[in-house]
Amino acid sequence: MGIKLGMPHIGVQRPTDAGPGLMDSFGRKATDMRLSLTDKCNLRCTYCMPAEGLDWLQKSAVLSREEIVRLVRIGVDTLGVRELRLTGGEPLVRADLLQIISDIRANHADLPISMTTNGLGLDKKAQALKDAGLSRINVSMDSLHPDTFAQLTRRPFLDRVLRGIEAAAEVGLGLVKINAVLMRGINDQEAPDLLEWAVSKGFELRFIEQMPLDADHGWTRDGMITALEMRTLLEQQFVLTSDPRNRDGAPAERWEVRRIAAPDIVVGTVGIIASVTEPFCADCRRTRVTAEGKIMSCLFSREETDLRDLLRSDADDDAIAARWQDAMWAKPKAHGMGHVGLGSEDFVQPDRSMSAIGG
Ligand SMILES: Nc1nc2c(ncn2[C@@H]2O[C@H](COP(=O)(O)OP(=O)(O)OP(=O)(O)O)[C@@H](O)[C@H]2O)c(=O)[nH]1
Ligand SMILES: C[S@@+](CC[C@H](N)C(=O)[O-])C[C@H]1O[C@@H](n2cnc3c(N)ncnc32)[C@H](O)[C@@H]1O
Ligand code: SF4
Ligand code: SF4
Repeated sequence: MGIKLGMPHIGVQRPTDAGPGLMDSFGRKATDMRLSLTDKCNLRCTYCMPAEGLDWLQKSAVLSREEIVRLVRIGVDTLGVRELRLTGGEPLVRADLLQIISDIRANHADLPISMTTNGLGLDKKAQALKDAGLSRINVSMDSLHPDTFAQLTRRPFLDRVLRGIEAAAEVGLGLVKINAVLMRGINDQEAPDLLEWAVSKGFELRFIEQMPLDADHGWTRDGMITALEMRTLLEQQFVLTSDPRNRDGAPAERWEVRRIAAPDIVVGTVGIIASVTEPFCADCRRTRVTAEGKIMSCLFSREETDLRDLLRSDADDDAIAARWQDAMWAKPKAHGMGHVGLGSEDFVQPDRSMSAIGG
């Protein structure tokens, strides 16, 4: 069955009375399905991809539209999936993206379907994505300075990303969220300006702690910008107070934003995603499917479970659902291990980069 690559929790058998849905042995239930549509990408963000790119999967290795639509149907109808996120790699490079979304939408009228993208080409596709049934979009953009953007992504495409963001907002693709990974000495000092831009445009900006998921293995615990540092940087220009809304399992801790000059007016919300220093694994609700159809129960799992071979055999939906449940039962407690601690002595960085897992 699954490919076993070593690490804790291997051999944890799902008991017969585990119940329905994607339960794990720590009592968490995955209802948020994150599906990678491709491992390919047209940027080379330093915290994710090497400059030369990666060895892309063969087309035949990647799940087809029909296989994806079937897996989502099994997830939603049988296993209690309540929301779907399309990611990658870069999902917009997938030629049949619109058809995938409209097929899923045809099966699931009320399913929230969101997508995380780098925004390249979004200006031309935003309306069609909305028409196909996409509910919401998150766009990654780490800097408003062309040179800094190009340094971080190794491509000079800031203008195109900005056009994509504007188009998403214009066609009404929900509340547009912007993701920015802060990198020391590169874009960290820009944090307040990025927030000023986002609140003035009505976007929800989220600052993300860099995780050890880069193909170059360049991450260090001391080098990354922590959530505490992020808040300190923002407090040069803003007052942040905890957002009273329920976090509801979300990676982002939200803060209400007021300008120091007008402290009575809430001008927006900012999220901080502190996967390293303030982890949220205890309330994790995610199940991941890689572009080639492997279940990763955790972003940092060293264990992967193949569903593609079942999808390409005469296995019925129940057999696929059962293997998916088995994989999720063995989900590690946190950060791919028995405890939280990215960068701790016993932490082992996954072989795959964020782009190859599906961020
Ligand atoms: N540790 C950890 N970090 C995650 C996980 N999922 C997402 N992240 C981080 O959160 C960032 C934002 O993820 P998005 O794809 O925008 O989605 P989201 O924040 O879950 O979604 P919404 O707020 O519902 O739009 C990613 O870039 C990751 O850095 C996860 O399962 N574990
Ligand atoms: C892997 S990308 C895939 C989707 C799309 N290409 C994009 O960039 O939005 C998803 C998210 O992962 C984030 N990401 C990539 N590598 C990361 C890392 N090492 N640490 C934290 N977040 C990372 C990106 O900033 C992006 O917001
Ligand atoms: S973060 Fe997204 S855009 Fe950047 S290299 Fe990774 S997959 Fe591509
Ligand atoms: S590191 Fe693993 S357990 Fe923790 S939130 Fe991410 S996917 Fe969930």
